[in-house]
Amino acid sequence: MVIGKPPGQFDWAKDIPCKNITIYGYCKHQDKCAYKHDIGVNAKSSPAVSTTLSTVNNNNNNNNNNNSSTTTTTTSTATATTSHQLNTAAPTFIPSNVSRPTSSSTTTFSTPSSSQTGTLPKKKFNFDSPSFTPNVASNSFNTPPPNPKDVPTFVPNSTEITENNADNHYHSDGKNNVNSTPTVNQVFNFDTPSFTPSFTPNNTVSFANNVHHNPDIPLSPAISHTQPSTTAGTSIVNPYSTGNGLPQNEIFFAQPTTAYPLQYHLYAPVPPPHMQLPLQPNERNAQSLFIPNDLREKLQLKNEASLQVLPHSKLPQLVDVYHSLVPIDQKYEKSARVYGVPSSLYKVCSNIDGNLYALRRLEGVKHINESAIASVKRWQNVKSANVVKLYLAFTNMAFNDNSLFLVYDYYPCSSTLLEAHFQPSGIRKPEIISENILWSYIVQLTNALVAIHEKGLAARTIDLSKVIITNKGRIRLSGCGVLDILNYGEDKKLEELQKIDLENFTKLIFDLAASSIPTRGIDKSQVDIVKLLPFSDNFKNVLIYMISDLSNLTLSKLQSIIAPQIMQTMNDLENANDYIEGQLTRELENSRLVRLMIKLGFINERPGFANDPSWSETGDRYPIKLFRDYVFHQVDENGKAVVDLSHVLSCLNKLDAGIDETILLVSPDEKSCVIASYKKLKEIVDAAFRDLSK
Ligand SMILES: Nc1ncnc2c1ncn2[C@@H]1O[C@H](COP(=O)(O)OP(=O)(O)OP(=O)(O)O)[C@@H](O)[C@H]1O
Repeated sequence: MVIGKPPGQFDWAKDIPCKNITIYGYCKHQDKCAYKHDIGVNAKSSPAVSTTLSTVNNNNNNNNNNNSSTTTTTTSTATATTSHQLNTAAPTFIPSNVSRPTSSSTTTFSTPSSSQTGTLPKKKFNFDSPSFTPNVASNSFNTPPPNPKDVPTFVPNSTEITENNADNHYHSDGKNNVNSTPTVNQVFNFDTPSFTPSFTPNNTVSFANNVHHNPDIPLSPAISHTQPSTTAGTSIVNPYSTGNGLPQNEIFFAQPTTAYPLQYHLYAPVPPPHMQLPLQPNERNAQSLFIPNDLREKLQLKNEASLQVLPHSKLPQLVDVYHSLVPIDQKYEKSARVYGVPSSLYKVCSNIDGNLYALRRLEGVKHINESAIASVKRWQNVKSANVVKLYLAFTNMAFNDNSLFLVYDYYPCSSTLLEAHFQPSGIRKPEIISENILWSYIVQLTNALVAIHEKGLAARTIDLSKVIITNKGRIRLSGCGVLDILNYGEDKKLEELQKIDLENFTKLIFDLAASSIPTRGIDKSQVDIVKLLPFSDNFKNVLIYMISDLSNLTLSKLQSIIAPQIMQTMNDLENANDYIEGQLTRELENSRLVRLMIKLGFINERPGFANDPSWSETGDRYPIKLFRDYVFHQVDENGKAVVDLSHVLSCLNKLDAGIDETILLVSPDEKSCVIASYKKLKEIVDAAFRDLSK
């Protein structure tokens, strides 16, 4: 704009139409601006500007649609000519004959007919004005909204799975599942090293723009994992050779692998509190948009543990239908202390459903009774949040001996109470026991025992090494059912066994509580030791009651004594649940945005499109290019890249939602601009992707 200059100096500009009029429909400096403002109604009267309106005539719907949502305006600042025709030097629309998947979505481009251009009303491209209604007679990109049936789901090529039909075998309790990611034989392979999202946002993001407060448009973070997800899911040809008892081409559920260790440096650590920038109430930093680092790290470690494989291990390739054995016990010791025979535990992948399980092996077990094995069926009815589910038991010679195997739910990265509270591991010290933790353990173990006893069973393995911590403060009884098989037929009554459960339970709580003080060398009774504990009288009284009245102790009595603590534990669990749900909500849209970005990645900058007219400045795909620039390549007035995470998230969310909001997309050279609605952009992106995946 040339403003307030002495007459004569800017005469050269008087025939050049003002860009403000072209773009916004008005020029607020019209009085002073030297450029031409009487641009006229149509292109004929504005020879210096060739305004080419891209129009799309729908083959199926040739009547003009006034709901234009994309208008391409190509402005040419070429020297003025006196031609009263459309400027032939200006870029013209090349009819795009790109075929569409369905006739309903077929679109062709044509230049506006002279009658159309002759009757074009004066354009009012005031984008900010609420009355903005792109009012060309024939709309750009006025393809009808695609039939929902035609909208392709994002399906990786050449796979047997689609997102919709992939078997999703989720364990009801949210434990690891291996059934929904692409596998090695898929073209679109997340396991490839190239799939390592490394976006590490740590800029402060200002929320000055009110779009971020639109509750309809969830602001969603985009990336959360360094690792591929934990799942397999398609059947693939057995990668193992024969020798496992199965024919070579036996179909397998592949065990996903982690060829690459976790890369923590892909994420910027949260700065220490004294280095954090103070934020205004309307501001957010990148950390607040994503899953908290500690939670993310914990989940990633679990994923990593789930994905771990031992490629050259000497373990059997297959034990019954379970393959990819990885020993879980870090100590690699086989102790016979609890079961009387050496036992070991392996993470395995099932060939039946692709899920991960914990397979317990008991060595050298001879003469297993069929009905003993069948007895574990009753354990399948025990449904408790504090008992590791037992699925089945079987004997197998895969280890070249008579071993008994039991299949349990797998909880990655769990540790036993013994490991957590008594045994240091590496730099980790044993966790100091507190009264709150003890109450929580009492409540959870009571819950486990109630569920087991109700089904006419006894836990029989309440031991510090057989209670596992699967999450912070969450414990589960593991290893149940083994002694039911090994000691099958012994003449102990159920009541007796259940009584022993209560004794072991009391002993376990006492051992944990006593670990809070040095008891070595103290020659005192259990009750005396309890009195020395640094806990409340309430806790000590309950523990003394359990110890001294063991013969009369029942679960229902215990439940009534610890009722207030049950409420407290329930409250804590609800809070934990709320927290996790909050995080889940925050991350909810992640996969949606990742898919969208992948789609855009597929579409944008394909070398094969270099000479494709539909990607040229007048092509129907051009807005995608401009949109990419609008989202990712913005620069400030000094030409410096604008790295604004909230802008990116907001734009991608709007695109994915396909809302009606319009945006002005300007090419980097500022010669072309497009006013497009997100809705229309979404259609164009979908169409481009559809063409690509045909
Ligand atoms: N269902 C499970 N899922 C995942 N990990 C488990 C499961 N059950 C136990 N673990 C883990 O496996 C490891 C070995 O467990 P195991 O029951 O063999 O105990 P242990 O410490 O080896 O005791 P012992 O050998 O004396 O019986 C422990 O770290 C435990 O946390």
